[in-house]
Amino acid sequence: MASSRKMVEFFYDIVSPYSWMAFEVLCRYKNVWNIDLKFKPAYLGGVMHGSGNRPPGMVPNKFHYMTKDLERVSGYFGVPLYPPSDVFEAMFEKGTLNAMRFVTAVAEKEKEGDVLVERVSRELWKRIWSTDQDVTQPASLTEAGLKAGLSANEVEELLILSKSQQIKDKLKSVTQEALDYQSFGLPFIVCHVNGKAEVFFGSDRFELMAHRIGNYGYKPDNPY
Ligand SMILES: N[C@@H](CCC(=O)N[C@@H](CS)C(=O)NCC(=O)O)C(=O)O
Repeated sequence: MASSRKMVEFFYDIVSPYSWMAFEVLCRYKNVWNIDLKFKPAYLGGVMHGSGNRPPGMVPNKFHYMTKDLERVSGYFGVPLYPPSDVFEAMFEKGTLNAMRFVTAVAEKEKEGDVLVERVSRELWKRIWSTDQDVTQPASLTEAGLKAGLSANEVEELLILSKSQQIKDKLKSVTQEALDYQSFGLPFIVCHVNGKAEVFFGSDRFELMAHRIGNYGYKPDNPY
C-alpha cells in the first residue's frame, strides 16, 4: 500500500532567522503531522540573486520592523533568538556560504536520514542568531560539528568535502530547485499534496500549511 505520509521539503539558510523559527516548528511537528520532512540546505544569496529580489534588511523600514518582529516571534515560538551585535556584518559581509557548504556536505554524507543535518544546522543557527559567534571560519564550523555529535575525524573530512566542486555544485543545484519553485526568499516550504507541489514562504504560514496537508491542531510549544 502506498504511504500516506506527505513529503515536505524545507529550503533554508542559517543566515535567515525566520528559517530558524520554521525549522524548529517543523522539527517539533513532523511526527504530529506525520510528514516526511526533507531538509534542503540552500543559499539565500543565490535565491535573492536568481529571483531578482533584495534582502529585506536592506530596506531601512523593513529592517526596523524585522528587528521588532523577530523579538516577538522568538518569544512566540520559544526559540532563544538574539540578533548578532552587528547584523549587517554577520548577514551580508561575512555571510553563510562556507557554513551552507558545510551543511550540504553533512547532508551528502548522511544521505538517508537527517539527524546530523538537523543538529549541525541548529548548532550553526545558535552561533549566528543566539550567541553572536562566527560561522565562517573552519574552527567555528568544527565547534558546531563537534557539538552536533560528529567526531573530530568526521568534521575534518566534512570540511574538506565542503570545499569540493561536488558540494559547491550541490548547494547551487538545491538553490536552483528552490528557484524552480519560484522562491524569492527563505524559508521556503514545498508540500507535496495529492501529487501537486504547494509552496509556502515564511515561518508564519503553518496554520495554512497544516490545513492544506490535512492535519489540524497546530499550536507552537516550547522545548527550550
Ligand atoms: N513573514 C515571513 C518573513 C520571512 C523573511 O523575511 N525571510 C527573509 C529571510 S530571513 C527573506 O528571504 N525575505 C524575502 C522577502 O521578504 O522578500 C516570516 O514571518 O517568516
